[in-house]
Amino acid sequence: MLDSLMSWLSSAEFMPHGFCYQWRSDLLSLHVVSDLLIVLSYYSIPFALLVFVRRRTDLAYRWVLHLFGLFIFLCGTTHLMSILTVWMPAYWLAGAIKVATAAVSLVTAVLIWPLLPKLLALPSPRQLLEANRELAKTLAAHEAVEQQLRKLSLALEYSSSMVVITDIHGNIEYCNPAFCRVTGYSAEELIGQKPSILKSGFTDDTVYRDLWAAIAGGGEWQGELLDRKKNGELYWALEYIAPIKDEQGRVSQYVAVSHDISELKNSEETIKRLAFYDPLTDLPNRALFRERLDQAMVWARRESGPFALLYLDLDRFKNINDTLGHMAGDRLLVAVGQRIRHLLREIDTVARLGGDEFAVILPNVGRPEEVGGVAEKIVSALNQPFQVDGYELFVSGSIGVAVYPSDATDMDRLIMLADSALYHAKDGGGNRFEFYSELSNAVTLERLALEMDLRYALDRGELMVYYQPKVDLRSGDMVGSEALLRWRHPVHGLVAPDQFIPIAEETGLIVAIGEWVLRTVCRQIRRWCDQGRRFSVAINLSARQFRERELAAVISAALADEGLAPELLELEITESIVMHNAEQAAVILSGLKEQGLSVSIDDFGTGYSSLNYLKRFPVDALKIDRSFVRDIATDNDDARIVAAVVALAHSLGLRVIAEGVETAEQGEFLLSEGCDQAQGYFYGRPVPAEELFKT
Ligand SMILES: Nc1nc2c(ncn2[C@@H]2O[C@@H]3COP(=O)(O)O[C@H]4[C@@H](O)[C@H](n5cnc6c(=O)[nH]c(N)nc65)O[C@@H]4COP(=O)(O)O[C@H]3[C@H]2O)c(=O)[nH]1
Repeated sequence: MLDSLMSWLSSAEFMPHGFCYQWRSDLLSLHVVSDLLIVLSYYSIPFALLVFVRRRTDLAYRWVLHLFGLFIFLCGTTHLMSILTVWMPAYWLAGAIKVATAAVSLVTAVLIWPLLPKLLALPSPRQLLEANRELAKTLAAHEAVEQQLRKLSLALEYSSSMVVITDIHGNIEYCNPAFCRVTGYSAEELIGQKPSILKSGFTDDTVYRDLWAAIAGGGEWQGELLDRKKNGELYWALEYIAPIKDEQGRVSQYVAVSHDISELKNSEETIKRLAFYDPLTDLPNRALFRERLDQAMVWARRESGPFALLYLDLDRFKNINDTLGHMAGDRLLVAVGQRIRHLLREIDTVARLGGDEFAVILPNVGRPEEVGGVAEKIVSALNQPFQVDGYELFVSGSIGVAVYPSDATDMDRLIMLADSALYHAKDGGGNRFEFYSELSNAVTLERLALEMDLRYALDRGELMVYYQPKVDLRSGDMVGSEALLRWRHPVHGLVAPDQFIPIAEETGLIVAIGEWVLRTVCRQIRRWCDQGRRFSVAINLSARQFRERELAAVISAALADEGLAPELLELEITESIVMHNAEQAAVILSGLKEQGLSVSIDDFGTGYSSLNYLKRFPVDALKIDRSFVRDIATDNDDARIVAAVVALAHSLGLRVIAEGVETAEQGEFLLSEGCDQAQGYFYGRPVPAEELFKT
């Protein structure tokens, strides 16, 4: 078969134009077979590449291999053509066929080129370049994102905000250093734990319920949690918790950003305390008191249970302030507040309204006996001595009680009624409690009206000074007089000093009124001196005036303005004023004495006098109170007291003046006991200046 093929190939039939090269039949078969094998291997390479290339993902690489495959394919074809030329009758024909084959291959390659991407299911080189550019862009973007992420993670690491990321079950996956710093836990201790590790137990459960309800529904939550650190310390965290969602919109994690707001909370608390609590006693202040009163009214209405309002005021607290100073006064108020607070139930409110004013709300105590019992308890507790600055202070308090709703259903009216009852309790001497009553209200209102009128009395010229003579008991001559204040009220007529001096004292008006009396008296002494009547006039000093720092200066200015010698003015100070703080009184009295003024102790015998102090007081005279003088003729005790006081005063080198002498008998007794001077209706009533010499 092969032999016949070979012979046919070598026949002139097949190769009519002769051999291209030296034909040797043995070689021919060898050449053809080996060339065919080479062509076969040429063609097998592109196909092998096709299979191999499909597995590669790198597009450019695939392209290169495809081109290489194509090249090999063309080489194979060219080689195949060159085998065929063996049988070409002439060289030129063989060359022409080769050129044509190469041209056809080239044209085929050029034609196949644009189709190649489709045939090979590959992007075109342009697309490849485009894709490459896109890839470069993506890489750049990726790099930017990475940079951004690096920055973000740095920001998280250095952030002062606490950041925690948990999985959907709440297991901590990440926490930043700030979180570890504040909580005291290390990241290792926290990862895998639940944030509930920080629960303090003080945050209401409803807060956590709200939190989970919000975030489980894909929403956000913001709020405050009181958490506990590793060392047990509590801290306030302002939390913002939000879900992190994946591409499908499913919640994959939660992120919590929080801040430690403990300091803010503390200052908030401080501000709140300042707004609602009295900084001195730490008791509710007036604002909180009104709020509590409002609440008490709401509860009382709802449960129809009455409650009591107690208004409390310390008796003569001003004296303590004036004598021991404000610091001691403040400490006393703190002690008073504590004492009242300890007496009462948790549900009762004790508030300090200002100064020495306290208020108590007693819910659910409707029966008057019950309320009275509590008020009594407070009054007696205040009677126990207070230890302040090394002093043992004895104070007392007065309480006014009004009951809701029987006395009033309106807050302001209820307060007014309790206040009015308090006035009544004080009016009755203090150290007691009073329930509100119509009567006490009327008295209070009258007193309030008087207080208002007194404020204008000076400006309206309603005040006057009356003078009462003082006589020498031995000669019967007028040796001096006492200036006594009078108020001619436009409606009530002449108002007695006992009625308005305490009001003036309480309101502080006494300072202005006292100065007016001083100047009026000095002017009058000047007038009398000018008329050739030279005698001293005594003026009364109230406690408040006596403690006025400017007292000595005010007196010397008044004397200087009228050109008067100081011995023409005498000062009368009650025994209780000087004895209240004897040490301080001694200093003040010495100052007045140095100015050349004479001082007498008024109402002697009515208070408690320390004879030891009396000896040291630079005073000139003692005035025996009229309560002893009244009965000297009939009451042996009074007679003995007066005799003893006269003897005592003389032994101390003091002058003695008896007050309230109404009869000749009293005058004679006093004279017989050696009393120096006397004053009373028997010798002359207090009268206006121009009438003093008519009697
Ligand atoms: N029953 C009776 N009473 C007599 C008799 N003789 C005088 N009196 C009254 O006894 C009081 C004496 O004044 P006081 O003890 O200093 O007591 C004074 C004094 O403490 C105070 N006071 C009066 N004027 C002033 C003042 O200008 N300043 C201050 N701070 N207190 C004054 O008011 C108090 C009362 O003053 P008045 O009502 O004027 O009462 C005066 C006087 O009118 C008498 O024979 N029988």
